[in-house]
Amino acid sequence: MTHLLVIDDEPLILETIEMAFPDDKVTTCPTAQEGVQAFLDSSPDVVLCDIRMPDMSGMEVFEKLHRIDAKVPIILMTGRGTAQTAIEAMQRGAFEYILKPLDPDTLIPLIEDAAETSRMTRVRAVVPDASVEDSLADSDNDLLIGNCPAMQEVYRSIGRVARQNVTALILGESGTGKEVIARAIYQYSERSAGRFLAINCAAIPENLLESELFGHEKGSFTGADRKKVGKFELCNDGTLLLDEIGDMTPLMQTKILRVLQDQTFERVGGTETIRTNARIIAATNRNLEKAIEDKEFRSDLYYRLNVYTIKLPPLRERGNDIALLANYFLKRFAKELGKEMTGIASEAIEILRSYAWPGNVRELQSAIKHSLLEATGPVIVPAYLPEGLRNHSIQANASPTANNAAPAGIDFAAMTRDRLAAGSEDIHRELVSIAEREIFAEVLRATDGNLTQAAKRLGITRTTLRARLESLEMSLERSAVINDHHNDD
Ligand SMILES: Nc1ncnc2c1ncn2[C@@H]1O[C@H](COP(=O)(O)OP(=O)(O)OP(=O)(O)O)[C@@H](O)[C@H]1O
Repeated sequence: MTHLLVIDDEPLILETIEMAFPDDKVTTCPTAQEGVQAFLDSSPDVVLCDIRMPDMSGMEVFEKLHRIDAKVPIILMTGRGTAQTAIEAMQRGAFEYILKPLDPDTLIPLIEDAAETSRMTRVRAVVPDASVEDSLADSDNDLLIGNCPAMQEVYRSIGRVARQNVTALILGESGTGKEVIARAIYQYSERSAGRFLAINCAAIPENLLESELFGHEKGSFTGADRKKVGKFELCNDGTLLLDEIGDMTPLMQTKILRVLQDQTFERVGGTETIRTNARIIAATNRNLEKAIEDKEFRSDLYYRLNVYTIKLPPLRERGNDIALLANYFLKRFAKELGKEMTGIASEAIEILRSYAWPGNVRELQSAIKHSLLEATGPVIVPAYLPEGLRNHSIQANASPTANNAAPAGIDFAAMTRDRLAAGSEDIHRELVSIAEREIFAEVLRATDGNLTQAAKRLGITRTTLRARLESLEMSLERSAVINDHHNDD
């Protein structure tokens, strides 16, 4: 639930907004004075403020609120005549402006975007230093759970990179926690009092993305009925997360490269060169080296982004962290839903541990939520887990028969259904890579990690095997590497 503070002297506007957000908390104030007081008293997530108020100018209200807490996104409501003031306010840190009369189709996504930005900026992503129970009890933070060596390395990397003002690249499959790690980098950095904005580069068509990032001048294209300040300009001195950067078009890649090289850009349709010193954090679930080979990603952009890279391991490679995360989500959701839960049965944990988690931590999170809603008792037992997970377990435990070759440890049909239900649009890559991982791991185990032998048994060349292992980011066991080197000698 978002807490929205609306400051406007027009009762109709206050009512309209209250009605547009029935599921959220909306505080309304008819004067600027009351608005400032409510801001101090109730720390809202997002503020909507009229630019023309009888007791104080909108710009004054904005500056007061911004001085009190610069992290709360402030959206100014303006008529056409006062749009220029709103643009100036944006250059000083306002989140956006919206023209009156308010159009719900513009207002609702804008508030959702602002609420998400508010959450990302204000909710800290922290590694708990006390027990999870203690940390959960007294904080609104997002805890980073996981002790496996790969995650410990991730925490060390956050510590190392946060305070250096360099670009960071976060790699990891979908749902491994890239956004939450980006937030941690921002929050531990010297820019933590400044802005943090995020944009999903895959979710928006190229021309809109260009406007979102660089802004545009009024009249620069059909529909550009007003000037827009882009995220690079808004994030001057702040931090900008470019999510799914691997899916950017060649034109956008070229434009981003220029910003990284000389910190300048022009608004779409503009001639003025604008400087930005936004710190860029980029994230992607794509294998960028492979994308470069396939001529889909610029190598010069990759080298610019790759100054400091953090690799997030897939959940299936985090061992006991799966149980830690499952228990953490159980406690968190139980607290949220006011449900008394004591734990997860060891049989259910076994199922969670043997599943391949193509949707990673996000999928685990929804599996636990599902189980909690299904549960009629205080302990999560296998019957409460989602069907896909249970099927997988049945398959894994079924005994092989003579005619029926040993069933795979993973039930691909169930997993495909799960991914369909989860709305994934990357099912082929997700599932084929899981199959490949299993196959390679088994064959490498059987051949003591000897790449030449493994390639022979797989019926592929050693070069292909090596390339596939690299592209799957499968770490070769130490013995495998040693064997491999022996072979190369
Ligand atoms: N180590 C962790 N501890 C606790 N929660 C986590 C952890 N990693 C991820 N999460 C949670 O899992 C969910 C998915 O994480 P996030 O959105 O950061 O993944 P992502 O890699 O950015 O996903 P995508 O590639 O789909 O954008 C979030 O709710 C996040 O808070």
